[in-house]
Amino acid sequence: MEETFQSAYQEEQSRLDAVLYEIDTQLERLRNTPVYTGHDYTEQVLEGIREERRNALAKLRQEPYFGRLDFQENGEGQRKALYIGKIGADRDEAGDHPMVIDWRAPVASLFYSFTGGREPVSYETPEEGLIEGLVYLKRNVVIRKRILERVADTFDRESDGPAVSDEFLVYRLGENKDNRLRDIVSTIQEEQDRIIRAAKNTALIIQGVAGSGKTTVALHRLAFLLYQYKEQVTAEKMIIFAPNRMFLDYISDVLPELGVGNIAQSTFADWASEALGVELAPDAAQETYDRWFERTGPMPALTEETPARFKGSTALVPVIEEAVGLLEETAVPEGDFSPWDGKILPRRMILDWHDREYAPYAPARRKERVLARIHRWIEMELKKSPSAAALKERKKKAAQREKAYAAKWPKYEPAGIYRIIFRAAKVPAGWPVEAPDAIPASVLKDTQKALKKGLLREEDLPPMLYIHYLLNGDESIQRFDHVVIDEAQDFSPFQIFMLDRYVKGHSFTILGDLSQGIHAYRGVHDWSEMSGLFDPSDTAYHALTRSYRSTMEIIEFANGILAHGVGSGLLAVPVFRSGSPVRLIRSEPAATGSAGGPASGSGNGSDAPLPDASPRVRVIARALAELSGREYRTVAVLTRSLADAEALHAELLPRFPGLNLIDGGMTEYKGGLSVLPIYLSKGLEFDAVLLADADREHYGEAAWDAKLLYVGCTRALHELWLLGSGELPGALAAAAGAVETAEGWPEAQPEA
Ligand SMILES: Nc1ncnc2c1ncn2[C@@H]1O[C@H](COP(=O)(O)OP(=O)(O)OP(=O)(O)O)[C@@H](O)[C@H]1O
Repeated sequence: MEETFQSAYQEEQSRLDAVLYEIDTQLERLRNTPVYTGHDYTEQVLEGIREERRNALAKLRQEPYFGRLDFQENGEGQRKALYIGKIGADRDEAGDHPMVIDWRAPVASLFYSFTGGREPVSYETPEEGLIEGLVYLKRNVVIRKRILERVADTFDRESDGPAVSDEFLVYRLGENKDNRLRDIVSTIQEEQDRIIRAAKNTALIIQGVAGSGKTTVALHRLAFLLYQYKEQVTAEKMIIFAPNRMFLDYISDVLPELGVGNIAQSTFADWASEALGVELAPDAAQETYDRWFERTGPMPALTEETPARFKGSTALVPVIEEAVGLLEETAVPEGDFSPWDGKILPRRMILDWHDREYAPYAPARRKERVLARIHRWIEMELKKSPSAAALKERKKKAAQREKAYAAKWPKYEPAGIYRIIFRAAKVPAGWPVEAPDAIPASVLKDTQKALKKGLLREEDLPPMLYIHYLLNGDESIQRFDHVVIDEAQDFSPFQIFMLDRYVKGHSFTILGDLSQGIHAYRGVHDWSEMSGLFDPSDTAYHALTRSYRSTMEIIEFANGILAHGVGSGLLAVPVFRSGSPVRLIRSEPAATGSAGGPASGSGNGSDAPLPDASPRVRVIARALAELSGREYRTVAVLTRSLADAEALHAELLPRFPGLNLIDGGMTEYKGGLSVLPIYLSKGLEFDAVLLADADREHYGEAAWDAKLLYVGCTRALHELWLLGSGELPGALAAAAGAVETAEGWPEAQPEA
């Protein structure tokens, strides 16, 4: 065995030497080629290609490839060793296959889709169709900074070992993470590869358990689409929607690592406000969070008439269409137009232009055209003036009257029309006084109140955007080639309906996890709410069930929360990576209390690290000290609310000066030690998680509370500790194994 390993290592070392030599030679030659700075277009294009190549080779020479697949195509006499890397490269002297194959190339799909077995396998190429053959070897090769670090065979036809093993994947997953999401090209799994390589013009809906790689897969899919559909898509016309700016920062390294730049990344609120030219209040998101997450006591019941749910459904679509239709019907002002006394343009004429000649245009465009037409008519009529003095007089009058006439037309402003629909602004003449019946009274009242205060919420953006779209028409839109929506369970159907108007060919990747639907007051409760927006032939559903983030112990614990607290069947299947048991540490009930509570029972105060803190805080401090003393790069304390996080942060800061407080306004994720509420931890991950206040005072028995706990627990990669006092919430009690007491903890001196 040792011998085989040695020979595999030596074989890869000599191959690596040869490849590095080739890359260095090519790079040196390119660097020695003088850079063209002249004006000849062809030369400029050639220089552009050379520059791209220089950059690619410079990257390649650090880590040329990560995998090898030995494959023999049916009918070919020889098997080929195919080396797969992040970027493809050829030798100077062309061989029968590339020196390094781009991971996105059709043949590279075998590296990911091959799950063992001795049967023939196949892959699809655009030029030659299905290619069949046998896989002989699947090998992972770790090269870092030009040094061969590891060679691991996951399949060898000539050995009696097991089918493809997870050993290399487990090794990779066991590594500590820094404060950024990373690419996974060397270990993409088959179920993920199918999504990455799915055809472009389909609205893909992906339900993936926590840690199943949804975000990562979406980013790899973008890189794949840019490679596969070079002629049809450009990075500038792709966009990723994610929940907040900090999350966008957290994922911002993956695409550049994959050699992809310039893909827009935004939150829906930022994008839609810009498209509409409106501004949400800077604290609009926090206002929503305050209403739903910062309250104490149980969540209010959610119904289809919960304002954000209703406005996010497509129930408003016909209401909006009717309103815009009514506006259009009544657009042409009553009465004829008279530019000066004695001259009349009959309303009949204007109506004819509006209703017939310019009928194909959207209302706002029609209004512009009719008014421009009236202007031209005035100019024609002015030319018929009998004298220079009459011309001057008429011109002046006409200018005034034209302006006044234009002002009588409806203002095609989405925000104004939206207010009218909710009767938060004066209705135009001819409109019913009452608001449309389709709007439930509670939604009407809530929205009127907010709109009258000038408050726009995120849930108001899709309906306003639809008004904008109906007013300005298709031509006003720059369509995306592809749209990715992460954390899509928090998106509303109306958001998707709207975005569908902004994307070519329903080309969507929509990813989410219903079990993490903590924004259920606005998000979807079932994926059919989204798939129902598309023709069945335009949409496809995939499920990702394996979870790669956390250890088996953490996943099983989190599954317990789901099974008992939510009754959900969407349980995760762990990769066989074992770690420490999940710890449930209880301090005595007297220690209960919110952060900042009175210091009671402080015990041996003067020796303790935070002598004035409550036992609760001291237990948390002790746990944090212990976890941060290990080799972890990121440790998070998760709280139920932002208020709790702020108070805890203030109390812990003297002991942990580098501790970050993460609130909703952050745009950058720094890693290290953090305190944050669970609802802001969505999408992030930490080597170790300390979930504070895991008790009945902070978490109720509703499915929503269990989802919140589930989100919190599934943020942990290697270690999960839950601290609290008093009784455990039902979902945790059912999921928990042994419970420890923190007796004596507050007094114990933490390790530095
Ligand atoms: N095939 C893989 N190989 C190695 N690591 C992987 C793989 N797939 C996912 N991961 C890792 O698992 C972790 C979770 O990935 P990601 O954040 O993309 O999952 P997610 O489904 O979006 O999670 P969540 O919904 O819980 O936020 C990341 O650290 C990612 O690097």
